[in-house]
Amino acid sequence: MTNHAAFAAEDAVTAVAAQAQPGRHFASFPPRRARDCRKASLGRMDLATSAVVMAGSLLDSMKASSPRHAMSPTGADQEEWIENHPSALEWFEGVLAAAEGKQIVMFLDYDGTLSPIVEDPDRAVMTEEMREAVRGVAQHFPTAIVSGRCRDKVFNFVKLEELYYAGSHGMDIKGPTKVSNHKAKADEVLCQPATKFLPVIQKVYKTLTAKMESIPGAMVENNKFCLSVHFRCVEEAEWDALGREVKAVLDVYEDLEITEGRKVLEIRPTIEWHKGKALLFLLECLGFAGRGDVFPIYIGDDRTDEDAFEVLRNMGQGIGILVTKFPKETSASYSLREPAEVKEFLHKLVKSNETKKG
Ligand SMILES: O=P(O)(O)OC[C@H]1O[C@H](O[C@H]2O[C@H](CO)[C@@H](O)[C@H](O)[C@H]2O)[C@H](O)[C@@H](O)[C@@H]1O
Repeated sequence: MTNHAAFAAEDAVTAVAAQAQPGRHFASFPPRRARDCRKASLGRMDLATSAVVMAGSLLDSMKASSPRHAMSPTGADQEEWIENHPSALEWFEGVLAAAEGKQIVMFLDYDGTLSPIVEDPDRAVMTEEMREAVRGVAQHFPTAIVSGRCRDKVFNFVKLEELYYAGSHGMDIKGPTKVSNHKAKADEVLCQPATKFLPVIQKVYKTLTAKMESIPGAMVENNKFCLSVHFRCVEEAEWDALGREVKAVLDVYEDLEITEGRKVLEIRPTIEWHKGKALLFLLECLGFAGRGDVFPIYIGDDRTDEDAFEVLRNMGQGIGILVTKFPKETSASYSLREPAEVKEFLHKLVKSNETKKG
C-alpha cells in the first residue's frame, strides 16, 4: 500500500484494506461451478474494503468526487505521486521486463478505462479503434472485462465474443461466447455468487427509481446484481438530499450496502465478493492459479478497481494500472492518464508480443 498523501480530486480514492489472499492456491481447470463460487462468497463483506461508504460520511464522499487538481508537472505532490505510480507507457520496457517469461492475463475495467466518462451512461460507447486494440490483445493473451455494469450491457458495448466478462462488479462471470485458444467451454456462466439477492435488488430498484423522480438529473441504473444511482447531472445543492434518500431506503436492508464510484452511488449485496475476487476466480478458471509464471495486468479507473489492485499487490505478481489524470490514493503500481493511453498501451503489448514471436 502506498503511503503518500490523499488528494481531493475528481474521484479521490480512499485507503484500501481489502482482504489479502497471499499464497492462495487453486485447483486447476476445469472452472468451478456457480454453486462453489457462491459458497466462497458467504459472509458479510469486510467493511474496511475500499469502496464501502461509512455511515455519516456519504455527502463528504460524494463531494470528494469533484474535480480539483489535475496533475500538473509543477506540483511537488504530483511529482511524488507520478514517481510512485509511473506511466505504464513511459515505463513500458520495465513492464515488459517484469512480464518476461510469464503468461500475461489481461483484465480491463470498462467505464473510464475503455470508454471515456460521459454524462449519459447509455452513451458510454467505446470507439472502433479501442475495440480493435482489445481484440488484438485477446488474440495474444486471455482477456477479461471486469465491470460494475450488468454483464449483458457491457457485452453490448464491447461486442467481442472471445472475451471473459465479469459484470455487476464481478458478481456475474461468463466465459467467451466464441472459444479460441483459451481453456473454456463456449458461453458458460461460471460464477454468480449473489443470485439469492436478485429479488431484493429488483425491489430496491423500483423504490429508488420512484424516489429519484423528485431529484432533477438523478438516475437509477439496473445492473442486475447491483444498482447505480447516478448524480453526475444533479445540482450539487441536491446531493445531500439524494444521499439521504438513498441511505433512508437502504437503512432497512441489512443485506445491502452503498459503495461509491465516479459520481455514482452503487448498491450491492454485502457479500465477500468484489473485482479482486473475480480476478482470482478467473485466474483459477484459466488454470493459472497458484502458478508463479503468470503475470496478470489489471487496468481500471475507479474505487471498485482498488480491490483488484490490492489482490495483485498481495499476490506479488502482475501489475495494477490506474487510469487517472489526478493523483489518488491507490494500490495500483502504474498509471495511465486516459482511455487513449490505455489503447496505446494495448497496442504496444500486442506489437511487442508479435516481435517476440517473430
Ligand atoms: O466498473 P465500471 O465498468 O467502471 O463501471 C462503474 C460504473 O460505470 C458507469 O458509470 C460511470 O460512467 C458513466 C458513463 O461514462 C458516467 O455517466 C457515470 O457518472 C460514471 O459513474 C455505469 O453507468 C455504472 O453503472 C457503473 O457502476
